[in-house]
Amino acid sequence: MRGLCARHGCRFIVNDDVELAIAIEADGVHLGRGDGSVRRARERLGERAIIGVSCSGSIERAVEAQAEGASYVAFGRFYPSSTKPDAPPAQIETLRQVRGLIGLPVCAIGGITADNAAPLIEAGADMIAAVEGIFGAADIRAEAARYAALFHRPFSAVP
Ligand SMILES: Cc1ncc(COP(=O)(O)OP(=O)(O)O)c(N)n1
Ligand SMILES: Cc1ncsc1CCOP(=O)(O)O
Repeated sequence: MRGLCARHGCRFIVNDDVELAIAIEADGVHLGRGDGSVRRARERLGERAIIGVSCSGSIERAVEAQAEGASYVAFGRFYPSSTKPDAPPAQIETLRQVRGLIGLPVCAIGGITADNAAPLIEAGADMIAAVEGIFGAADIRAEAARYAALFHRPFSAVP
């Protein structure tokens, strides 16, 4: 996976496991609650590593993650998710609020498809994470391109 990502100019981020990320020289790690401290991960991985932190719907968690050295924060789930049906819901308004409070890139996750992602991007999501929406598609490459295109079109101004 690491080699494949490198060949395609794609970052490789390991889920949950800081030591695995170090062992395989990944670009970074993504941490949820219970996956260890962000500060400790930064100490172990160094200043260049990408450290993402799941915040569910908690702005406080995002502020804390930024203070501890996170590279990006993730909110969600925004829509019902068949991949993680028990994930607690987050509000789109939270994306708007967090923009004014922290300077880190914000990722949105949970039931997001190329057809329902636009309001999240308009509310401030810099990145979209998706499983079913991409890997459930008949043409995975084409579907991924549809998500990417959402970041390259002008959006209507949202107050
Ligand atoms: C953006 C993003 N969110 C979550 C994950 C990891 O998923 P999971 O380990 O099931 O969830 P958390 O407990 O970390 O919220 C990811 N890789 N990327
Ligand atoms: C890891 C995670 N966290 C909240 S929802 C979710 C699963 C995302 O998968 P899908 O895009 O298929 O809903």
